[in-house]
Amino acid sequence: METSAIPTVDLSPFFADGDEVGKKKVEEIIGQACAKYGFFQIVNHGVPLGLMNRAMELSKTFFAYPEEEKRKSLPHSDSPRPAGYCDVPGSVEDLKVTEKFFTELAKVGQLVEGILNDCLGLPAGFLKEYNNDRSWDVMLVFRYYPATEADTIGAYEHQDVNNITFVFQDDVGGLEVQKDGEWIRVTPIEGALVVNVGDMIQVLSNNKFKSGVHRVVSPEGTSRHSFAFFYHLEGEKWVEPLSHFTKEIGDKPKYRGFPYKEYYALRLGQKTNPPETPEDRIVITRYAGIA
Ligand SMILES: O=C(O)CCC(=O)C(=O)O
Ligand SMILES: [Fe+2]
Repeated sequence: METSAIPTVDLSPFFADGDEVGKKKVEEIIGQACAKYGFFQIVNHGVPLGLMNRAMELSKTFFAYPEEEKRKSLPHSDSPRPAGYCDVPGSVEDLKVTEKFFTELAKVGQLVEGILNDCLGLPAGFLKEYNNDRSWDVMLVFRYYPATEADTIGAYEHQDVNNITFVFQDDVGGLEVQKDGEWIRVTPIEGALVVNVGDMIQVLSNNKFKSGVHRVVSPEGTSRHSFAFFYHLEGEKWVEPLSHFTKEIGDKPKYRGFPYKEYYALRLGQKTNPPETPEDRIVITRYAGIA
């Protein structure tokens, strides 16, 4: 029977000199995972475990503060909703931990983007050059409350708007990926990062790689904590299926082109969670077909 587990890949060949065979093997597994699920997990990705654990501790400490304390970190009342906390209190040391974690995740983003580039058979460094501005990258820190009778979903089914997302989840679990109508659990693994392909890679690759459909199920009896690093494109970037997957191989583009910021703004403007009607959902298929 075919296993439906999301694959876990060891990236150490990318940190060793000359392990070309090891790299090829990794690329094969990742290529298949992106075509099938749009999801995989990575270990030995270069981010020190101590740093990850320290960042998680800081997040848990903040979320455990009394409500009135956390309310001081709410953004201004005219900020778009839903909006989380910002300018969270902490020592200079704490801030350094979070900043370092962000920088390390951006490096993993570049590494994984390079691997996807090669899995897709693009010319060396193509995606790196296309996506050469890191100013839109964002890291969010979440706490999911325990399930109640009325509410069992922490994050409703969606696909990520960006290029590639990296999730660091604690050992509680709850992240699930949809495949052929079934939900597959993404098992927490110590020190691993969950990687998911977002809508932009799906468009650029003309559906060769899938933007993974996922959700977070509320935990039972405890809270779940996670970090999500969104590796974006710069807003002005024009996005359309690359000629490597269209003209050059005689395939029709499955999407018309658009500036990234247009789709991103539409998605940010979608406040209700879940949307009131399925038609209200902004999804990438709104750009499907040729204009
Ligand atoms: O917290 C998680 O595990 C995933 C969060 C997520 O899917 C998102 O923010 O897009
Ligand atoms: Fe997501």
